[in-house]
Amino acid sequence: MTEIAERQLLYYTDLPKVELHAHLNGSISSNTMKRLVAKKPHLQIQNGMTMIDKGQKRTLEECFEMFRIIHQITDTAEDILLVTKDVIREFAADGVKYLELRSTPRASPTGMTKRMYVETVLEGIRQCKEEELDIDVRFLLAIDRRAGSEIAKETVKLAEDFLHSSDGLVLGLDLSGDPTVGHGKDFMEPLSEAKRSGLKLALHLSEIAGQEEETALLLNLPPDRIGHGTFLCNSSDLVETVKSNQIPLELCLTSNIKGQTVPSFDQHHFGFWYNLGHPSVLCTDDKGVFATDLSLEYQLVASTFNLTSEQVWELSRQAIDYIFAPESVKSHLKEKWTKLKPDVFRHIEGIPN
Ligand SMILES: CC(C)=CCNc1ncnc2c1ncn2[C@@H]1O[C@H](COP(=O)(O)O)[C@@H](O)[C@H]1O
Ligand SMILES: [Zn+2]
Repeated sequence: MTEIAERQLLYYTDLPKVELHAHLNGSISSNTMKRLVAKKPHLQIQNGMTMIDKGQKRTLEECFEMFRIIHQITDTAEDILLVTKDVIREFAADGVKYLELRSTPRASPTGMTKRMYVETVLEGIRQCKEEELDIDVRFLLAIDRRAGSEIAKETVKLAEDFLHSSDGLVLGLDLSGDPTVGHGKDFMEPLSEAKRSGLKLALHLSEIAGQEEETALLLNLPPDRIGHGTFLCNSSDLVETVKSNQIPLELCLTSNIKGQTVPSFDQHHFGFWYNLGHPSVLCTDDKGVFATDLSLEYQLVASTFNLTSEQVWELSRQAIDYIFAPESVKSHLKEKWTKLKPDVFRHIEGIPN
């Protein structure tokens, strides 16, 4: 690597970042995965079954099959604790200062209940706090659309309980899972109830084409943030609604390329929304499965869309406005960004943009 490339890399790693769209079980690094797999030889897991390497792509169906396999590997409370702590440490090492993790509460035959699952993730977050890592971590409970409305109602109840008993760690809900399964209308009632209780909503919307009706319905809630929104641009009505409500988008480039919902980086909808000046946040989605990290996502966006270092800085700083934690946390993060700026820019001093 040339000296300039090395200094640019340091700029992206040291760039303070906010990560708002990270699924816990999709974020397990290959290092952690190796340790887990070694404990479960009977599953006969190979590398390619849990991760999509550089240059490779999979169908959406194949990606969701990977999550089924990963869930077999993380089926005890002990695994969930280990995974939570490793994922947090890795985000911290990548310069993430504020992280909203999300995960689907999962019961397993090993005796773990959904409540225990959530408690274990929160315990992992608390243990990391004691390590004094420079990262503020919060949690969103995920509703899996494949599991239907009854389970969704249970998840909302669980989230409501934790909203009041987790010292501000639990902030809201995510709606995710295979977008080809189920219909958004089944989730309107539980999601409306969640909103009334004060839970924030981050919903995967229009991740695949042809979901205009479902998206229009869910936008009536309205959600506090949108995951992907890949095919929103196909409908001027949807774009208008998202714009007029100023709903921030969580954009995950590598995920969309490797999952083949977007054909190439330069055709990613980041360009469309960025040109509109619409609130957008770069995220990883599943850094383990897609073999990426947030620094790399920023670098990819900068090189694909020709952003200057100052524009990259603004992109990461503006993300603070879209976090679910209260205003006091936002002010604190903004101060941190201001303090760090000279040191981060020192890496690229004298390098033309
Ligand atoms: C297939 C593909 C391109 C994936 C990226 N886009 C996604 N779209 C919808 N749900 C997702 C996606 N990535 C992860 N998830 C959800 O997150 C779960 C894994 O994390 P966890 O067990 O909730 O901790 C998956 O089972 C799925 O419900
Ligand atoms: Zn996602």
